[in-house]
Amino acid sequence: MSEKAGNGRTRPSFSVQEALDFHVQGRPGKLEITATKPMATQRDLSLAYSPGVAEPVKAIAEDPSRAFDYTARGNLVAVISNGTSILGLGNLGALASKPVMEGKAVLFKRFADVDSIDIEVDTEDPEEFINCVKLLGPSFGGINLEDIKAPECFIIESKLRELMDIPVFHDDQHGTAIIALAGIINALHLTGRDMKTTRLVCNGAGAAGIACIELAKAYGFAPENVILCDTKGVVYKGRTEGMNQWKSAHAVETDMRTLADAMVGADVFFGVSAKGALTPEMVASMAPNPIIFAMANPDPEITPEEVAAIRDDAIMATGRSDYPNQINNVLGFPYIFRGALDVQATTINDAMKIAAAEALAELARQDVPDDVVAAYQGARPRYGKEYIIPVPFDPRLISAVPVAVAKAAMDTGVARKPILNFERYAQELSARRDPIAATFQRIHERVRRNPKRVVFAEGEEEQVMRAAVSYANQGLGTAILLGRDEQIRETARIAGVDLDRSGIEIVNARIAHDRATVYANFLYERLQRKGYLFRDCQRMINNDRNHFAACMVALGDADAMVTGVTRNYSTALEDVRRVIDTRPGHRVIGASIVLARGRTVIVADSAVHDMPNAEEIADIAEEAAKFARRMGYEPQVAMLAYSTFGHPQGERSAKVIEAVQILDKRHVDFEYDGEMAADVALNPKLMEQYPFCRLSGPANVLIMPAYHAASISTKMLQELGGSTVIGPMLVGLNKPVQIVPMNAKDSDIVNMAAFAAYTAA
Ligand SMILES: NC(=O)C1=CN([C@@H]2O[C@H](COP(=O)(O)OP(=O)(O)OC[C@H]3O[C@@H](n4cnc5c(N)ncnc54)[C@H](OP(=O)(O)O)[C@@H]3O)[C@@H](O)[C@H]2O)C=CC1
Ligand SMILES: CC(=O)C(=O)O
Ligand SMILES: [Mg+2]
Repeated sequence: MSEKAGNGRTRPSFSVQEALDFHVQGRPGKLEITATKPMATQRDLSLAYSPGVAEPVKAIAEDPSRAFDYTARGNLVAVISNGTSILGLGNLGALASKPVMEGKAVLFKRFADVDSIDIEVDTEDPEEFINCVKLLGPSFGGINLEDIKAPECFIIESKLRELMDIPVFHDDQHGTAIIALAGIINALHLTGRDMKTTRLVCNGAGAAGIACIELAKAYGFAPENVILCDTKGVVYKGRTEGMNQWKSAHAVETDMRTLADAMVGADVFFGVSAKGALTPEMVASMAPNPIIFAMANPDPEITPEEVAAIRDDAIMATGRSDYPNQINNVLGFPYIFRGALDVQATTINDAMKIAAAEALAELARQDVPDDVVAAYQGARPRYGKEYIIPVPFDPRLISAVPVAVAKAAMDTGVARKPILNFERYAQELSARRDPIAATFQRIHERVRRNPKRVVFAEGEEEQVMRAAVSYANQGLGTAILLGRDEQIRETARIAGVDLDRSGIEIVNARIAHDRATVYANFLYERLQRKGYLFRDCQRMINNDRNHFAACMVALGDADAMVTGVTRNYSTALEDVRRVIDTRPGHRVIGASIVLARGRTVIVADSAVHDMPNAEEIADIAEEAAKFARRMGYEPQVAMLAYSTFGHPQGERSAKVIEAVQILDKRHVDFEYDGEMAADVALNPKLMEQYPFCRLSGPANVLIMPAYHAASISTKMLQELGGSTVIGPMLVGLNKPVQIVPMNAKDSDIVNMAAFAAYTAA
C-alpha cells in the first residue's frame, strides 16, 4: 500500500514481513566482500600471497604511509557499534545492531563509493571498547562510531580521537549535528531570523542532542537561548537528577522545568529523543513560523500530519525519507568520509563539519537541474519550506560535499595528501556514482507519478506474488495477478503474502468469460491465416496465461505485462508475439544491461535474432542506440566480432563489416564503429592502436554478431565475473511486455514490471 506524503508525493510503505524478507533473500544480510585482483593462476597467488606479498609488507614496515598505496586501507571505513542506542530503539545489544551497521556500510558504498565493514563490539564498558577499536587502527582509513549511547559515547570518541591518527567520527553526534545545522541555516534564512536571537529547544541530551547544540552554538546561537531537555525535563543550573558533565555544560539559569515550559515561544525545536515526545499543545505554543526538526528514528517526536493539523506556518523536518525535509545523517557520513579519505585526513575537525553543513545548505538553494529531478520523485522542488535540504539520492551531493570537506581539511592542516586540482577531483567524484541506480530510480519515480496497471501473467508463483505486492506497495500502480483465485490465495497464505490490499487484483483467466471470448476473437483475427482454427485460439486464451495476459495488454485491459518465470524465454516470446506486433519502424530485440566495476554497458541482441544478417545487425544497432538514449546514456556503439578492423577475416565478421557500411549509408545520429573485438571496444589503451576508430571513448553499447555471443557473454559475466546483468529487456514491441529469466527473484520482476510500465504510453 502507498500513502500520500506532503508535496503530493506518494509514500511507499512495506510490511514487517517484507522488511524481513528483504534481509533474508539470497545471501543473508546486505554485504559481501569481493577481491579486486585476479586470484586465478599460480602466479596471481604468489603475488597476492606468499612470497610476493612480502614486498608490500617490507615497504609498509619501512614507510607506514605506503599502506595507502598497497592495501585497501585508504578507502576502508569501519562502522563500529556496541548496540547501546540503536536508532531510537534503545539498548538492544551489539548483535541486534548488526542490520543497522551493515546498512550504514552499504550506504557508504552506494552514495560515496567508500568500502566499509561493520564491526559489532560486545561490551558496554568504555575502556574495553576503546581498547578494542584502538587496536584496529592499522586496518582502516577511518572509524565511524554508531549507535553508542551517551554519555559513554563522549568518553569513547574523545579518547579514540586522541589515540588514533585516522578520522574517528561518532555519526550520531556529528553527522546529525551537521545535517541539522545545514537545515537550520536555511530554515532561519527562510523565516528571516537572526541566529543570535533565535530560541532553540533541544529535546534529547544524548549523543545527537549534545552534538547538535554544540555545533549550533559554535555557529552562532547564543548559549542563553538554547534550552536542553531530557527525560527529566529542562537541564537547568543546579539540577542534580540524571545529570552528567556533558549536560551540565549546557545547563542554563531558568525557572522552566518541563519541555512544555520551554516550548512556549520557542523558535526552533530539535527532537533527538523518542517517538511522540512533542505534543500538539507544545507545537501550538511556539513562536510564529516555528521550525520543527523531529529527528527521532524510526518514528519522529511528532508527525508532519499532526503539526499540519495545528498550524500551517511551521517548517517541518523529520529523520525519515518518506516526508519532505529529511534531516538524517545519511546525507553526511558517506560524503564527509569521502572527502576526508581522499586527502588522507588525520581527523574530522569542526572546520570540516561546518564546511559540509554549508555545502549542504547551499545545494538546497540552487535550482534543481533536469538530471536531478528524478531524485526528487519527479517534482522539481524549489528552495522553500518543504525543501530546505537535499535528499540523499541527489546526485550532486557526491561532488559538492567531499570537495568542501577536503578543502577545509587542507585549509586547517589536517590533510596528509592535498588535492592538486579540485576541478578534476569533482569530476572524479561524479564518476563514482552508480548511473544505473539513478536510471532505475528515475524509472520508478516516473511510473509513480503516472501509475500503470501491470498484469503479472504467472500469478500463482510465489515470487511473482511478492513482486506484485511490492509493485503495488511502492505506489507504481495496480498489479494484476493472473491465475486461479483459490490457488493464488492458498500459495499466498502458505508464503505469508498478504494480497488483501489495494492495488492488487486477481483475474482468473478460466472464468473471466466475457473478456475470454473477446480475446479469442481478437486472436483468431490475427492467426486465422497462419494455420489456427478458432478452437485453437479459444484453447490458448483459456489455458495459456501468456496469451491471455498479452491480449489484456493488446486490448487495453492492462497497460503492461510481465512473464517468464515458468517458461523459457523463447517460448514466452513466441506466445507474446502471436498477440502483439512490432512497433512500426522498429525491430524487436533484447537488450541486456551489464553493470561491472562502476561501468554500465548495454549488450544487444540478447534475445531475439539467432543469426542476424547484415541488415538486421544494423537494425539491432539502431534499436539498441535508441534504447540507450531512453536509459539516459549517449550511445557509443561498438559492432563486435572476433576480429578487429578486418583481421582475422571470417564469415560472421564480414556480416558485421557490412552492417557498419549499412549504418554509414543510413547516416544514423549516434557514434558507432567496428567491426572490433570486445577488448578493443572496452579498453581505451587497445583502442588507441586504431587511431582512425570513430568512437570517441570506450563503447557503452555492444552489438553482438549473433544471439549466442550475446547470451553466452552476458550469462558468463553474471556467473563468473561478479557483474550484475539486468534483462534482456524486450525492446521494439508495440505494447510493453517484459520477459524475465526463469530464475528471476521478486526484485528483478518488480524492476522489469516498472520498466514495462515506464514504456507504456
Ligand atoms: N535523524 C538522524 O539523523 C538521527 C536521529 N537520531 C535519533 O535521536 C534519538 C537519540 O539518539 P542518540 O542521541 O544517539 O541516543 P542517546 O541514547 O545517546 O540519547 C538519548 C537521549 O534522549 C533522551 N530521551 C529519550 N526519550 C526521551 C523523551 N521521551 N523525552 C525527552 N528525552 C528523551 C534521553 O534522556 P536521558 O538522558 O534522560 O536518558 C537521552 O538524553 C534516537 O531516536 C535516534 O534515532 C540519532 C542520530 C541521528
Ligand atoms: C540515523 C541514525 O543514525 C539514527 O537514528 O541513529
Ligand atoms: Mg545512529
